[in-house]
Amino acid sequence: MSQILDQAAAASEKSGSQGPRISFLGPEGTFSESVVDYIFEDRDFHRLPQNTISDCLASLASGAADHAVVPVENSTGGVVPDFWDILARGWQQRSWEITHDVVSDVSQHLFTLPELAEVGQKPVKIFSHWQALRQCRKYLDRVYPKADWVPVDSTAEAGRLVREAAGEAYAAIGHRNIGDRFGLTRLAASVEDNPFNQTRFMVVSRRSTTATGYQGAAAEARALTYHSALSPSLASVPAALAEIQQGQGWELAGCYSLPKPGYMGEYNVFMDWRTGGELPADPVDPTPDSEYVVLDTYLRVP
Ligand SMILES: O=C(O)C(=O)C[C@]1(C(=O)O)C=C[C@@H](O)C=C1
Repeated sequence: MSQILDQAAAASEKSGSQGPRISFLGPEGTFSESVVDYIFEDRDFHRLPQNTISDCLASLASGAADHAVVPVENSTGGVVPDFWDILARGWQQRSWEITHDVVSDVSQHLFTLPELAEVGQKPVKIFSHWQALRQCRKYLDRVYPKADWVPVDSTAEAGRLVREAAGEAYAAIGHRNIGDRFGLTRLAASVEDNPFNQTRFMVVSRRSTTATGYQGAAAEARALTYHSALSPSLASVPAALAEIQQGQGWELAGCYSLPKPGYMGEYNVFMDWRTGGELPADPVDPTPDSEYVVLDTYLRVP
């Protein structure tokens, strides 16, 4: 992964700052932040926690951040639509590109205030990111059927809210580190319904920061390369599939369709194509008549 860092460091040197500026869904203590720590290890970088995924991408467009790490799908809860929505709305004008993805194991934990845990008081409200609540539905139904499940901007925001509302019988679901961060006591560990719970994150970079060093990253993380393509309607999907499948060993790895705003029954279809080995110089080559456009080619962080 050091090549990714070298690439990021080169970019920040050019922009005159101390280290790459990485935005992610905050506040500190989210799963997104733990993935940033994993990717950028203990090298110097600036943390830029944001309130929403949309803010993460906006920080790239404004030049405030060099890279953003954003969740795009979970193996239990499904797609996180924010990223795909933004991509669908602005794929022609965007000033950033997907350079890597990474799949992270996700284990959810239930926390409350120590004084409530001590007297065994059951929470009446359980806060978390909607995606985390979705990953724990069966558990919550079984153990806390009477509690309100309240979606908030992130899992760490849930922890912060529980800490701030001292005196209320509240609980939060999130990363195991929110206990220490917000002074909360763990009521239950690994409350996700599926023990193989994983979330996929995209590393998204400002275009100007990725122009140099990209081949270096490619040489290191070459085991899997992905290619993102967009088909502008459902009707065009079969032709796009047939054409891309004729290429050099590309295999369909994921497909997400999003309604076009305002049109019932019309969709943008995003496809992720996977291949092993080196990054092909010209992976998929649409012609002017092709029923799809190629968005980005990116690498999986091991
Ligand atoms: O709230 C967080 O901790 C996040 O980083 C967001 C997020 C998501 O959007 O999927 C990330 C991983 C988990 O699946 C739950 C929540």
